[in-house]
Amino acid sequence: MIPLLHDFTDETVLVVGGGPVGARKARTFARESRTVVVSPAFGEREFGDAELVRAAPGPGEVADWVDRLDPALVVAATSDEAVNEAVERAAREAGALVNRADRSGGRDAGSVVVPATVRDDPVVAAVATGGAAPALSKELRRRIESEIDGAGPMADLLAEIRADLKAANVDPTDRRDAVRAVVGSSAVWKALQEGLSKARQEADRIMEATDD
Ligand SMILES: C[C@@]1(CC(=O)O)C2=NC(=C\c3[nH]c(c(CCC(=O)O)c3CC(=O)O)Cc3[nH]c(c(CC(=O)O)c3CCC(=O)O)/C=C3\N/C(=C\2)[C@@H](CCC(=O)O)[C@]3(C)CC(=O)O)/[C@H]1CCC(=O)O
Ligand SMILES: NC(=O)c1ccc[n+]([C@@H]2O[C@H](COP(=O)([O-])OP(=O)(O)OC[C@H]3O[C@@H](n4cnc5c(N)ncnc54)[C@H](O)[C@@H]3O)[C@@H](O)[C@H]2O)c1
Repeated sequence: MIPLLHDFTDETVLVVGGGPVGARKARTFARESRTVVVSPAFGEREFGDAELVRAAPGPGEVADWVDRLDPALVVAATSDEAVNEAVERAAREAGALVNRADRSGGRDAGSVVVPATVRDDPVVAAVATGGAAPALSKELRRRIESEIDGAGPMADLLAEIRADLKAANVDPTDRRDAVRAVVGSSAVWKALQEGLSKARQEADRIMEATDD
């Protein structure tokens, strides 16, 4: 399986099933999409900004919900296999992506897996195990959390530098060398802790040195 990234901004995600797994998926997708959770019960769980709708569609009724909400992705997270099957069928018929939370192993096109995710926007890292060991994905996600910490501001700094170098018509090879020097500099990473402008000063110093 090959990880791809998908922007759900301005899209709808439908989660069928409001147990711990449905709640976790709802929190994930509600970050950037309109997320609707359909379930007869929700317990005392945290669903982020998702909209909660109390209903228990049977296998024959799931397609109505998909047609009504027109989601880009449907998550099948009920404890009822027949309902989860119907969710997958309805999603496919509507041309939506589907995430079966009750399945591991190989998948047909359009059937996607939700990986364990670490983010420091706009940077994101994802871990998956081909469905073999989700607990391992979770453990590795915890371990790489500290590696990713601070990468977001570094991405912002590099984006600014790339744009400036492009605007100044610096040729691609020199641009690449400059960006590589900045991202590899521990002084720049350290300066980022004091803010973007301090880091930019340090980056400019490094780039002048690589110029020679
Ligand atoms: C990463 C994460 C993302 C998320 O869900 O947000 C995620 N599972 C997480 C946790 C977790 N899941 C399970 C446990 C219990 C321990 C264990 O079994 O390992 C724990 C750990 C815990 O709860 O501590 C049990 C489980 N999971 C699946 C099944 C069904 C099956 O295997 O048939 C069963 C058995 C149910 C049963 O036995 O009845 C299926 C899937 N779970 C996936 C993702 C996809 C594969 C990802 C990969 O390739 O690794 C996949 C295929 C589909 C999908 O859901 O997209 C999230 C960690 C988030 C984080 O903390 O960062
Ligand atoms: N992907 C994962 O990480 C993961 C982890 C554990 C379990 N699972 C699988 O995902 C499924 C859900 O896990 P869980 O722990 O949240 O289960 P759960 O049994 O605690 O919750 C299931 C939820 O589905 C709701 N539901 C039942 N029938 C419904 C219907 N017709 N329409 C809408 N909602 C309905 C229930 O009210 C409940 O809120 C399990 O069956 C298991 O196979 C996946």
